[in-house]
Amino acid sequence: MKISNRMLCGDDKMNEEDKGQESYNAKKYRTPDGVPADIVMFTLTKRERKTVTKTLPIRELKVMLIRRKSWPYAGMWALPGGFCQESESIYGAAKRELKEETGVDGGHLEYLGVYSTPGRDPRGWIISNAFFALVEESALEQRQAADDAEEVGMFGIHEALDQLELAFDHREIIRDAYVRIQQKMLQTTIAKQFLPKHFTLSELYQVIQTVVPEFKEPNFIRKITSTRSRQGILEEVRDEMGKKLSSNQYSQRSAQLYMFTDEIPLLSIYT
Ligand SMILES: Nc1ncnc2c1ncn2[C@@H]1O[C@H](COP(=O)(O)OP(=O)(O)OC[C@H]2O[C@@H](O)[C@H](O)[C@@H]2O)[C@@H](O)[C@H]1O
Repeated sequence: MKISNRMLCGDDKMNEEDKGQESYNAKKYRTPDGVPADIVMFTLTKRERKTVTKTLPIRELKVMLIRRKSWPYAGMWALPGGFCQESESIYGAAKRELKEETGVDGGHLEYLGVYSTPGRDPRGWIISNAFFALVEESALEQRQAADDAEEVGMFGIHEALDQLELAFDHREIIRDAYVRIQQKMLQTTIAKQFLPKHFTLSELYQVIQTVVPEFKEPNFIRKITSTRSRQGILEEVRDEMGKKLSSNQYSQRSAQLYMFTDEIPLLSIYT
C-alpha cells in the first residue's frame, strides 16, 4: 500500500482542503466593482465675538466636502473618500484618506456603517463603508488653503443637509453621522475632541449644545460636579502646589478649569 505524506500526518482533511482550493474559481461569481471608504469629517469652528464684555466664542458644527470634478455627479459636493486597495483593510483605507485629506494621522476616526443600496453609484456595484472623524478646525483650514486644484468647502451641518446638492447617497451618510455624533455627545466624552485640554464648564456646555441644540440642562454645573454617575469623568485642574486653576478668558469672573479623566462611564437610560 502506498502511503502519502499527508496520510502519514493523519490529515485527510487537508486533502479535501487542497481539492477545494484547486477547484474554486472566484471569477465564476459576480463581485462588487469597488469598495470605497467615505469619511464625514466634522469640526467645531470657533470665532471670537466682537463684544466689549467677555463672552463665549461662536461655535458651529461643520463638515468638510469636496466638489467633484468628473463623472459621476460632476460639479456636486461630495464626502472625501476613495477606493480601498486590495492590500489594505477598509479601516486602513479610511485612515489613509483622512491623512491624505487633512494631514491628520490618528485622531478620532470611527466606523459609521455600510451603504450598499443597489444603484447608489452609477459606475456599478459599489459598496461604500462610511466613517466619521472629528478633526481640529486648523487641520481642515490648512487643507482648504493647500489645494488649488480641488474645491474644498466647510459647511454648517444644516446647510450641507438642507441646501446643497450632494453626490451619491452622501446626504443619507451625513444625516446618519449627525445622528451618531449627537448620540455620542450626550452619552460619551467625545466633547473632549472639541475642547482644549483645560476648559470651563460653560465651554463644555456650549460644545454639547452646539452639536445637540435641544440639550438644555439648567442645573448642568451642579449635576456634572455632584451627580454620582457623572463623578470621575472630569477633574479640577490644579497647579503643582495643588491650587485650583481658573480662567477669565470668556467671563468677567474667573471660572474653575476642568479636564477630562480617562474614565469611561457606563451610563444607562434607566437611571
Ligand atoms: N471601481 C473602482 N475600483 C477601484 N478603484 C477605482 C474604481 N474606479 C476608479 N478607481 C480609481 O479611483 C480613482 C478615483 O478615485 P476618487 O476620485 O477618490 O474616487 P471617486 O470617484 O470619488 O469614488 C469614490 C466615491 O464613490 C462612491 O461610491 C463613494 O461614496 C465615494 O465617495 C480613479 O482615478 C481610479 O484610479
